[in-house]
Amino acid sequence: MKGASDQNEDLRALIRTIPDFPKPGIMFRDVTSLLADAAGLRATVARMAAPWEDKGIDKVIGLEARGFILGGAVAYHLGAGFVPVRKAGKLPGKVVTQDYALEYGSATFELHEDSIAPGETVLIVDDLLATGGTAEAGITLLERLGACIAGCSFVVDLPDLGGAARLRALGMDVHTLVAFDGD
Ligand SMILES: O=P(O)(O)OC[C@H]1O[C@H](OP(=O)(O)OP(=O)(O)O)[C@H](O)[C@@H]1O
Ligand SMILES: Nc1ncnc2[nH]cnc12
Repeated sequence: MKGASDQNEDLRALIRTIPDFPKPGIMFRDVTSLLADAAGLRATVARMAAPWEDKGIDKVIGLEARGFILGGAVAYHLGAGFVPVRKAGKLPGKVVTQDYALEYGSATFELHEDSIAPGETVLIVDDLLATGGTAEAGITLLERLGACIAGCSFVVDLPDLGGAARLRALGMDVHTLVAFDGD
């Protein structure tokens, strides 16, 4: 969503780039500098939540780990519940499980089986969209539980890695605030 990405230069200026982390060749877009800025954090949460205010979101789904920080705040802003999708072995109850690959590795996600009732409307939140592998794993888990996915909201989009196109091809409504080209 290039249009929206162009309107958030104040937020872009607060995101720092660290080359060659966690592997050589990766330009790491670090949102900790944005989260640490009081006005930046408040604006980020409000702008991430804005497109979904009238969409009847029951639960916000945060993708571990950075999606927990923004997902919790967006859930509070929308008056919705919060549900974590966690990396394997962290959730104590019965879970559904999905392996996935991302820009610099692979992992396994889990979601509590009883965290979403069939037909509940959910919003997926994470800090950054790169290949879309992480978000697609979250979508797969939510679909297995019968959730109605309203869409996905990210601060950062790396369009060259194709994540937004990949999620839109799955029929997802994807909202991002800041795009970084050249990744
Ligand atoms: O679109 P993708 O290529 O899948 O990459 C995006 C994911 O990568 C980062 O998480 P990471 O797995 O590094 O985990 P962390 O949040 O626990 O640091 C980021 O926070 C997204 O979740
Ligand atoms: N380039 C990047 N910067 C920060 N987080 C990421 N997750 C996947 N790719 C990333």
